[in-house]
Amino acid sequence: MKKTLNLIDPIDEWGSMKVDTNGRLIDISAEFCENFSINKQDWIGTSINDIIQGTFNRKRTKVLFGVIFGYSCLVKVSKVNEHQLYRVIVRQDDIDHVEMISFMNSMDSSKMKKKSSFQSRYSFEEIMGESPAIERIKELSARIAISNSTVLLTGESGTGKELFAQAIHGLSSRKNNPFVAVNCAAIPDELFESEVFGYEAGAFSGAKKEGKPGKIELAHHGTLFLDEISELPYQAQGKLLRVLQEREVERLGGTANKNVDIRIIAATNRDLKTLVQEGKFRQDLFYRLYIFELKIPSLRQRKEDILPLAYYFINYFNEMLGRQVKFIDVKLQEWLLNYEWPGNVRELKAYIERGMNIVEGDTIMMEALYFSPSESAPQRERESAPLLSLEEAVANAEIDAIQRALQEAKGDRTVAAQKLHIHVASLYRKLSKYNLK
Ligand SMILES: Nc1ncnc2c1ncn2[C@@H]1O[C@H](COP(=O)(O)OP(=O)(O)OP(=O)(O)O)[C@@H](O)[C@H]1O
Repeated sequence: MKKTLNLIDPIDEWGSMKVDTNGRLIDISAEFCENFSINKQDWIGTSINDIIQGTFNRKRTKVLFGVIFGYSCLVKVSKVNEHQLYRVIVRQDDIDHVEMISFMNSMDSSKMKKKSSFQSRYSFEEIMGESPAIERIKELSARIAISNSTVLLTGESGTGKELFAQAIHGLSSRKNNPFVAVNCAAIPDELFESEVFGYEAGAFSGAKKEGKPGKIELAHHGTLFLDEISELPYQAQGKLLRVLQEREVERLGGTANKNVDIRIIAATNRDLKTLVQEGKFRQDLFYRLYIFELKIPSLRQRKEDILPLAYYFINYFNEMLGRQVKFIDVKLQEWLLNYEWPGNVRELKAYIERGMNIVEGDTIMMEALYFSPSESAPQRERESAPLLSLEEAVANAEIDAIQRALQEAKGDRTVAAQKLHIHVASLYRKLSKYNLK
């Protein structure tokens, strides 16, 4: 049976290895020995390079994809004092290859934001693109980075707003403190306050005995990135305003306020001004956020970045998948340049990833980007199916469409929402309504 990947907190269930400064194994956990059927004593002193085989560049990453004793694994590397700990977080017999690659990709970039607290991973050098439009935004962002002001990043979904948020944090004086990202669309309304503001012991039934700090407290001395701020529940908007004004936070069920030193970077792909006019977003909060607006241009507004970005992702997946693609076929280049890219850079990356999984040779062609008919959702047998109530029929149609969009988007919910022409928050609601993964 496939395991559900919990991107928020991957579980360390395959065991770990401790490595010294020379890359030699000094300890292996009992779970690791058991799961990989090895005898600890036989392997102590061995080089980690002989244990993990793969093409991934180990120096540059904290998450590796490699083969360990015949199993494809994802391994998380962290520093423990002067040693390094290699934790096997996913093993391929649990999930399929493509899912593993997507998982790896998500650990590596945007979805990493769902981890509670970590340092930023991107600098401006890693934001690809040399079009005047993107260069201008990079310059402005770098200037804003050194101040402590609130920043509002606007732009269509997939344009790189989170990348900019991380780069701004990385250039600020807070860079050695946490960058905590909250996707306001992804947290159900009823959990929002406890997740973001934290709670005290016994605040509600099911609460942890010792209480829990919220994301705001976790971002103390660092940056709090509020992605999809337009989806912030109305009640939470008032509480957030108080945090911004007073720089203090009150946990749910708490009586005392705690001082917090945070910088807020918010992002949205919706027009907040319109939401204010419609009474869906508080005007006072809007003005608190609307201090520096950075508008990230869509990909179709900077077509000169399309091919450099495509090659950048080809190199990325060459390294990850052990491919040696060097060229983009002329027909495909034309198509890439003429496509509208509603999902922007994220969509381009997903297309290239798709192609790189099936490409043969050194040139990626048009065909590699198409879905084969066998992959589309199976057709319902109309005649033999019993007549359903309209409500059931609509639900079935929605489920089919969502599953298909998720399949085409390879599990990326934002891209799937774009394909369905709905907001990602509605997609999350429907996923929860139909109990879909
Ligand atoms: N200029 C860029 N250079 C390299 N990678 C990029 C660039 N822009 C975006 N990406 C990649 O595209 C994907 C989407 O970027 P990101 O999550 O920052 O977009 P976003 O605008 O925050 O999207 P959303 O509004 O849906 O949250 C990520 O995988 C990111 O690494």
